[in-house]
Amino acid sequence: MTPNDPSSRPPSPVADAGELWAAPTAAGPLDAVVAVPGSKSLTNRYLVVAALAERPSLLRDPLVSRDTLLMADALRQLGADVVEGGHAAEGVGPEDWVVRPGPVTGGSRIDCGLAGTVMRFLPPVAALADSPVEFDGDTRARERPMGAVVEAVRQLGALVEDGGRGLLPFSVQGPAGGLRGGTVRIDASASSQFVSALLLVGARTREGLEVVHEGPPIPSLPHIRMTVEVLRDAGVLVDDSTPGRWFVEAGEINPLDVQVEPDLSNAGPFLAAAAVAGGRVRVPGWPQSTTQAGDVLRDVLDQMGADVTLDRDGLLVEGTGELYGVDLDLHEAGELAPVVTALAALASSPSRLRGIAHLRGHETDRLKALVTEVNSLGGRAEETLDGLLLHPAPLHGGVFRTYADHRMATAGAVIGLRVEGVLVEDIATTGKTLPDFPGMWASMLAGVGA
Ligand SMILES: O=C(O)C1=C[C@@H](OP(=O)(O)O)[C@@H](O)[C@H](O)C1
Ligand SMILES: C=C(OP(=O)(O)O)C(=O)O
Repeated sequence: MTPNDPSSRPPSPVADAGELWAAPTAAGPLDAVVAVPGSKSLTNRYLVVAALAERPSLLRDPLVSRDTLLMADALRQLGADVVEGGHAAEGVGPEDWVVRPGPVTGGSRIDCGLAGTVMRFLPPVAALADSPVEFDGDTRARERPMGAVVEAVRQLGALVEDGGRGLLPFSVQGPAGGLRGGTVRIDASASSQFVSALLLVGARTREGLEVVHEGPPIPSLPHIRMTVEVLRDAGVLVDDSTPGRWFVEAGEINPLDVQVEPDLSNAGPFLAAAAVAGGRVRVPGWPQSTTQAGDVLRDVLDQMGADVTLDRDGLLVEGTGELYGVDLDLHEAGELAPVVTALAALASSPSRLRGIAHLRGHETDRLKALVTEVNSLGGRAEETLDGLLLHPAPLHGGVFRTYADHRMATAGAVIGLRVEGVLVEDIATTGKTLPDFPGMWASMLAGVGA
């Protein structure tokens, strides 16, 4: 049992009132435009690729949140220079980041926080350095699956000291003379990030890198497609024509000049709000085509009863407050499970979410946490082998615990729109991927947009 293990929930839902955020109920139908900050997954991929590129890159409107600031700090430790905003050079806006690559250096300690992208993407980068790099993170980070990354980095010739646990904390010492490359075989069934991590460094090996997945199906495949697309944007040649096998050619990485798309998964709670409260919420800048898994929200919200329109002005969701249950396989978009669960808990018919066993290794054991918290408000949720079942039930107020999980916190806020007296614990945990969730939520409810 650990501090953020849902099974450690005390029997009585009493917490320090100072830690609780009274989730506002919606007084009526919404009418808001919500500008959602940049994608976490794109920002952190662009940062890594830019740090390994030949010349400086420009990231326009990156996400500025705990996960991306940790990534920027870590890359600085590894020898790159990341200049956040306020850069006077021509064509660089105050919100933009400039990344100047440098030789990858070691001798540092990387704080991964609870960011999967930092803890998985950077050990292969550290293996390019000439001296050891130590990795550690939050308490829960020490429980998140890391074995495939550790094994892969060893297959690349690096020395990893992990006390035989295959978990954080550990140190990585790359082989003298850099990475040769070759073939790495891993089981990526616990996280797509294991594959992305290796692809990101492939071009910097001498012979190119073949990654072969051996094991049960990989979750979150759109995130691997995103990695491949970002690499191609930087001129890297990637062969992904065979399922479960990727080959990245060795070669120079071109600098990037990219506009970061809004984070579509982070848009989820705001769009869900229109479905719960009725009215309309628009998210400007929704891409017409994207590799972000969050794009699936359009279909999910439509199935749950909302009207969804994608046009040049962005994505518009219009709801009536009537919500229908769904039977969904979220294997490719597990990030959405918390917000979909919140909607399903408020729906008039049962829901089944499948294909998301890997969520047990996310920020917390999300399946256990969602069942525990929905049921603590009177809901009827149960865990299955690979997902959740939710049955309609009248909900009541109470403490909604979040276990250091940003998406638990936003799920609690969605339920609170309709259920009086929901107190969300540690709302600040949303800062992992959203800089000001409470402010954005209040603006949305005021109808003026964020
Ligand atoms: O590569 C990425 O940016 C991500 C991949 C996915 O991880 P898993 O494959 O571990 O689900 C996703 O859930 C996570 O939020 C972000
Ligand atoms: C699983 C998630 O994050 P991470 O990048 O830390 O894996 C998430 O944001 O839902």
